[in-house]
Amino acid sequence: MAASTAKQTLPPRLPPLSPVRLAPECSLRLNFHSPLRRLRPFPFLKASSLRVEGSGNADAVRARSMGVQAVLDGFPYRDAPKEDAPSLPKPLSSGESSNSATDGSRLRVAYQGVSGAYSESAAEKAYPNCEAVPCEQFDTAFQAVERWIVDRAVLPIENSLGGSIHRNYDLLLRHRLHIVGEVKLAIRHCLLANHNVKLENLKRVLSHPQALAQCEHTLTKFGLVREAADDTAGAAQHVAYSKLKDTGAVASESAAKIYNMNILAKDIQDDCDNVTRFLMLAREPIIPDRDRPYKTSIVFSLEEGPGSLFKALAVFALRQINLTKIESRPLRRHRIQGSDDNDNSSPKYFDYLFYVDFEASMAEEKAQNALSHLDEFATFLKVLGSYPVDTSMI
Ligand SMILES: O=C(O)C(=O)C[C@]1(C(=O)O)C=C[C@@H](O)C=C1
Repeated sequence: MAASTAKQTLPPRLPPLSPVRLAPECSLRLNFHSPLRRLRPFPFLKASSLRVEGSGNADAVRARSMGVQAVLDGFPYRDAPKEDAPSLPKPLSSGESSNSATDGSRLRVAYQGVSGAYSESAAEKAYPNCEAVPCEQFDTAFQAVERWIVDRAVLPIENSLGGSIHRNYDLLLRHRLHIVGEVKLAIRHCLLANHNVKLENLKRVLSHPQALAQCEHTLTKFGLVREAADDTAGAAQHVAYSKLKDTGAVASESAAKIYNMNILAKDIQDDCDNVTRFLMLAREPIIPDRDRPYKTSIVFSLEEGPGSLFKALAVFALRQINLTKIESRPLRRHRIQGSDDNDNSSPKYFDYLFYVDFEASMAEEKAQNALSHLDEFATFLKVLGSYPVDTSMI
């Protein structure tokens, strides 16, 4: 395919979405799925035209008695489907990874990047036969699901060489989507260039920072200056469309085909075992089955003190629950003053959120007990989702 043809046929990316102002005729939806109410505290809810506030089942009932049809985790939604307006949304069953939306149409799945990005392949692996919808930013993909523009989002969360994708950890907490699955994808990078451009002509290489990090040794060996792009395929597209002669791109073999580029080197990642784990996100959680292994992702914060993290992790160890991932992120908020007004101790700037994945589902008693235990002393605790483990790469 010629680059100019590819330019015309590629789907447009969703640009960043502006905030929703709730119109009086809009439906609102309350999502009160919570096995343990304190684990998933519902935030203060405000909708300018309806003045609804909600924090639990009683508020859901009150909101409905006020004529509110639906509120999705405290977020006002435009374009909520009319047919399910009278009833509260049902959690998805664990068979939710079916390839069609509830009305039988193809599932629309948001990913960040342009056609040929690894995220597009991950979306297609997670939901075969889906319509993959490109988004400019991770944030847009979250919002597209929240606003019913698409049915799901598939976003990278960690890579076996480059580590965690911190932005998506932060967005998981800022948005109100549920993790309903994970998908692992083998990442095999190529060095792409325009036709008739040789390796010795290249001075620079463009790609996603994660991809550049995964090819650190090879790119150093080639003596190329790295430049960050939004995604790997976007880098290839830029090099192709701008007809650059001194710049290459690190991207997939499929990006080379789509943008009609030459592959100068294959498998340039620093280790042949290069795997990225993606999360599948939906508006509603799934009900876990007992037929296959599940994982649960949670996020919590703790009072500072000796052994506080040790104590938190012990709730899992005591119940023989295996942890598969732990990540800490700064808790972004105003600095925390001492609780006592007369407290002259210095203010705290470094508070953390801990993201933990463990091998059990919220349907299992041991997981419920572990989280009830953690909830006794955690200053914040939220379940992000229980979902089947992707065993495809074991
Ligand atoms: O740039 C892409 O193609 C992406 O899909 C993004 C992304 C990432 O964010 O980690 C996905 C997989 C690879 O690890 C490199 C880049």
